[in-house]
Amino acid sequence: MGKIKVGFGFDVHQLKENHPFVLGGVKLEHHAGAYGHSDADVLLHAICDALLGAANLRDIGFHFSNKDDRWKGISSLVLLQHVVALIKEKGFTIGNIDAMVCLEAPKINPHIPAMKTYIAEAAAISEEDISIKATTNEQMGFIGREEGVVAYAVCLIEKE
Ligand SMILES: Nc1ccn([C@@H]2O[C@H](COP(=O)(O)O)[C@@H](O)[C@H]2O)c(=O)n1
Ligand SMILES: C[C@@]1(CO)OP(=O)(O)OP(=O)(O)OC[C@H]1O
Repeated sequence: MGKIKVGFGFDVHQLKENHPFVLGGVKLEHHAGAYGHSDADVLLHAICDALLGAANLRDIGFHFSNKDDRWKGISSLVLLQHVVALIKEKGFTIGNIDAMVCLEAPKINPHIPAMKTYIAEAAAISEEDISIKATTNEQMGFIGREEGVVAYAVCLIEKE
């Protein structure tokens, strides 16, 4: 029997007025957006950390420092491609990814099919193996006040 590993990832970014909002590779139309060193795609960062964690390969900031200009403003789809290459070097393939976005607004349900398409392409896996879900924080805390966005992800990776 092959080896199966589970991974978990979490990320959080501030929301700032009149800032682009990229989530799951999709540019959302919204009055505010996630702020960071890269494109601040909180969903992709959580997925990257889940994959890296499953392969025992440290975390996203270890591989892509926020002090390094190479990653400034970079699309996190590119970071995901790098991460997938790293776990492949260790002989792993992705089983599935399940993710949760905690965001007060906007509603992301209409954009989930496009997010799955982008992630599937970047990770070279089937859309069937990617699940994305969303919840508001019921108007409580920093998420509820629309000051920030959070994402969690788990994944399975496997090798023969
Ligand atoms: N940013 C979000 C948040 C939620 N959704 C969808 O709405 C459903 C209801 O959310 P509650 O937090 O009020 O339970 C949720 O299950 C999601 O399907 C969304 O699309 N975008
Ligand atoms: C992705 C990186 C690198 O550009 O920057 P941010 O966009 O700020 O994202 P974060 O989730 O804080 O972690 C990793 C970073 O080093």
